[in-house]
Amino acid sequence: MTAVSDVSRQDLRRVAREAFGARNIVFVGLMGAGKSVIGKMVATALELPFVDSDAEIERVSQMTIAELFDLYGETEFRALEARVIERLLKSGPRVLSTGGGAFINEKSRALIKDEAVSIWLKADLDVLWERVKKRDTRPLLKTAEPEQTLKTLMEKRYPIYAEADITINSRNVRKEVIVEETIAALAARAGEAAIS
Ligand SMILES: Nc1ncnc2c1ncn2[C@@H]1O[C@H](COP(=O)(O)OP(=O)(O)O)[C@@H](O)[C@H]1O
Ligand SMILES: O=C(O)C1=C[C@@H](OP(=O)(O)O)[C@@H](O)[C@H](O)C1
Ligand SMILES: [Mg+2]
Repeated sequence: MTAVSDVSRQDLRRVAREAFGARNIVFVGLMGAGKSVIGKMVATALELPFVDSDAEIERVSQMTIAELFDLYGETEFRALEARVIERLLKSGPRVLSTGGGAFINEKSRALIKDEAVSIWLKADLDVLWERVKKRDTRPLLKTAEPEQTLKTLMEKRYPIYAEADITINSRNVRKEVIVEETIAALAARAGEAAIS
């Protein structure tokens, strides 16, 4: 037997896919918010292609993000990141998870606004810190006080991430819950667009 909630979940997916499947869906937000993981799960649920810009940068450069920062510095990394994001947006549609700094770049932000519906995965500092402290792959956090660094980035960047079309509260609940909330928010936005 099919439960009612399964039917409505399928309906929400259909509405979201029909409204946004022909447009890029872009995840933005700070390190640890869940962009890479949740973006991939949303793409799978909506049966849309997925790419993570950091993974694409690593693929084309044949280097890790940490190696790129070490060898060329942040400025060069940002230039490469902006080029990769432009190419991915223009060759979409797809679900694109960006690295945390991508939406801060003015040109990439303008492109994302033009070419995509953007979703900010917003999380509190303690949630982010618990997640990112487990891995040492993020060069910006190789500082004497990484939690403070994350807090400083949060203060600088949150007003900018707030320009995204949709905000989802990323917290310590099952990832599937965040995925369903994201799809429901996309479907709701599709409904708003249909009315206005
Ligand atoms: N809702 C969640 N519950 C538990 N862990 C999560 C959740 N969302 C993300 N994570 C974990 O947090 C870590 C960072 O996620 P990731 O997708 O790499 O974030 P980002 O790409 O935004 O930096 C990963 O280990 C991921 O599995
Ligand atoms: O916030 C940032 O400036 C960065 C975030 C990272 O991606 P995630 O947000 O996926 O960790 C990665 O692009 C790089 O280390 C820089
Ligand atoms: Mg990521």
